[in-house]
Amino acid sequence: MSIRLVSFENIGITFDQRILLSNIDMTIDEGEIVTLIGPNGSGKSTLIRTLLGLQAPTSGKVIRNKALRIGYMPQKLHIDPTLPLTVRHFLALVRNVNKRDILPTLEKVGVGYLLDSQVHVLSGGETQRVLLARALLSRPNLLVLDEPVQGVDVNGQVALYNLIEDIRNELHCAVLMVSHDLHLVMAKTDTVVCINQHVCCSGTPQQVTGHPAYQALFGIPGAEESIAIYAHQHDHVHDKHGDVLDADTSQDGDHQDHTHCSHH
Ligand SMILES: Nc1ncnc2c1ncn2[C@@H]1O[C@H](COP(=O)(O)OP(=O)(O)OP(=O)(O)O)[C@@H](O)[C@H]1O
Repeated sequence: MSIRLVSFENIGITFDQRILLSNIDMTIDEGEIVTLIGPNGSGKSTLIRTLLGLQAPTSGKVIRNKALRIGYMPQKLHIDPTLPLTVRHFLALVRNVNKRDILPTLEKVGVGYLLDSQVHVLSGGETQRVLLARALLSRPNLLVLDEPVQGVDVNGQVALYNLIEDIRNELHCAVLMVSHDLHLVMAKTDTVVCINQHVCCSGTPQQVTGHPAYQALFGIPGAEESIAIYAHQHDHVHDKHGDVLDADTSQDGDHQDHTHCSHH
């Protein structure tokens, strides 16, 4: 049986009385690839920040295995473009890094040739691979990737997802990633969790793509409009704080979700 690395238990996050996340239950097991999907502003990055300990939940808790080692790849690299910094020196900043690992790790992600390049001249795809190398240098058993294929063309995206799967197979680490590229990522994922402030549906890619909540958010797979639709359409009821209620317990001020409900 696989070892549980992380459990999110009933996570809720509220800012200034605005509910960003509610009742999030989710687990990540050793070696598992979990993909978080959801519309813009649905709380994906907030959930990741909670896992990283950068955001305290308002309610619920995150249970981390004592052996958990996270390698985090952020959405973007924020480095002052006027600052001279080579990839080698950038990666040498990783805490407790063994400098001898830097070149082999860059080679593992296919960009060994960038060792002495300046970080600010890298292409989108090269930047993502260097960030992936940085995440791997902390020898993680959980890789956390926030939109890993951002700024990468379609061929590059397929290559990057293949690489992530190869890394999982080689290192047996779990992967939690945020993605908007549903069609490409589906084949590389064990579990998909679709969130829109709460968990709309979760399961294998096949289970999730067949789920009405997924289809309402992203369209029916294979349909022409399947990527473009981000309107939220399902039939549950929220109270005025955003919590989901049974239809028969709703009161004044609650609202019925409908097409284009953005949960704001
Ligand atoms: N520290 C904060 N204070 C107040 N609101 C916040 C804070 N962090 C995030 N939010 C809000 O929470 C909501 C969810 O943001 P989040 O970045 O988690 O969404 P996301 O699903 O990752 O979106 P995207 O796909 O656009 O990256 C947004 O409306 C955002 O403005």
